Amino acid sequence: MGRRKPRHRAGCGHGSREVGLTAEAGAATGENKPLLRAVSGEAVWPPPMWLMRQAGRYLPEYREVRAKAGGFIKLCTTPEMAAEVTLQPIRRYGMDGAILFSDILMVPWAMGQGLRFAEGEGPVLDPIRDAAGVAALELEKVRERAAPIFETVRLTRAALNQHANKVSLIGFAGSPFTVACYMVEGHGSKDFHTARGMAFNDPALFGRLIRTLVDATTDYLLAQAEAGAEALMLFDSWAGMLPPSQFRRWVIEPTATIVRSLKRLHPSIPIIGFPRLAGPLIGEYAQRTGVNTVAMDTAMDPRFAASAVPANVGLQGNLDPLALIAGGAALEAEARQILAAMRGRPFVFNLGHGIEKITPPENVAQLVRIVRSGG
Ligand SMILES: Cc1c2[nH]c(c1CCC(=O)O)Cc1[nH]c(c(CCC(=O)O)c1C)Cc1[nH]c(c(CCC(=O)O)c1C)Cc1[nH]c(c(C)c1CCC(=O)O)C2
Repeated sequence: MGRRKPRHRAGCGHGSREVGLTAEAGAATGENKPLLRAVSGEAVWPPPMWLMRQAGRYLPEYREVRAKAGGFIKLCTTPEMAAEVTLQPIRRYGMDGAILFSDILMVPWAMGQGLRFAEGEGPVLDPIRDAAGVAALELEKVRERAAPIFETVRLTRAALNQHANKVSLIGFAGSPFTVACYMVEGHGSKDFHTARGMAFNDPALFGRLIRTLVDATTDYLLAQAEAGAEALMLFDSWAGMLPPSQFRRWVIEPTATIVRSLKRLHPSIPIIGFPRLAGPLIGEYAQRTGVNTVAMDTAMDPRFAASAVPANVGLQGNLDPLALIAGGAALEAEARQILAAMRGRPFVFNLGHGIEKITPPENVAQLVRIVRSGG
């Protein structure tokens, strides 16, 4: 892997450490895994694929495990169950990537912030609004509290290694800005007024929260890499709400810091960044953060992304989850347009946002057939 990546000189040549290769991983160097090759900057065709939220409520087998777990956090922190649901879409569809089953809000949870997932309401956190709230975050507890999540990574990687050894395990975290939005607001929101207000009213305090998250996220992702994650993804779902000056300060800079630290210790691990709704700033994000692949949201024109993002940086995305719900000819037309725009580039087929609960599972099978045909 390291030899294929001219962009990150530190990772070139011999001596670059391969990540997460335990003794039982054996021959699994990643050299032949289509997804790892594509996210590292190689054009692979037909493109490898996986879907954001591919383990989820649209699958009856997920709902069954979810009901047994008795709560979403319980499911995320019970390694056998979390590994099982991570593997479900691999068994059913033969995806090229398995994404760790967890949530971006497990980092604030691991730092001691109160979190619950209320049925039908989404996440609810005890909001952090002042210096005392930020100071109370227990950065040093993250590894210990998140230990079951790293165990899920270990179990999942071991299970994947027993199969054809073609499926890549993707670890992930939320990016500092998006996670801070939830930590300050205390719940989901259309505009995150309180969080974005804090960034303007008290940038010193917001900056302290962001720095805490940079440290926690780096450590949390390193632990996933050590446990066997082969690629890492940073979700910045709310990045697109920011004006350019704020986007540079709270999205690009913290992401660049995390990427730099990860690359120092694991030069060859590919990193995917998802700056949702970044629009015209996608090129600057690609160049300045150092990520290996940029994930495109549904609003991004793949042809624009192809022109704005350097050719050695991969792209991922960006089918509208609603097209997947529709299925049939509408799905086929949308998927083929994306494939046509991306041919010849390092590319991973995915959605532009998470799969919806009402998606018919057979439409996912139809999409797999379309992508495997190469368009
Ligand atoms: C903002 C955000 C969150 N979580 C995540 C994001 C970033 C991507 C995005 O913008 O969607 C990321 C996430 N959430 C989940 C994953 C697992 C891996 C995957 O399959 O992609 C990942 C990568 C599981 C989940 N995270 C959640 C579920 C649903 C929980 C359940 O089964 O009850 C799943 C499968 C819950 C969650 N978690 C979050 C919200 C707002 C919600 C409620 C919305 C909902 O219920 O769909 C926070």
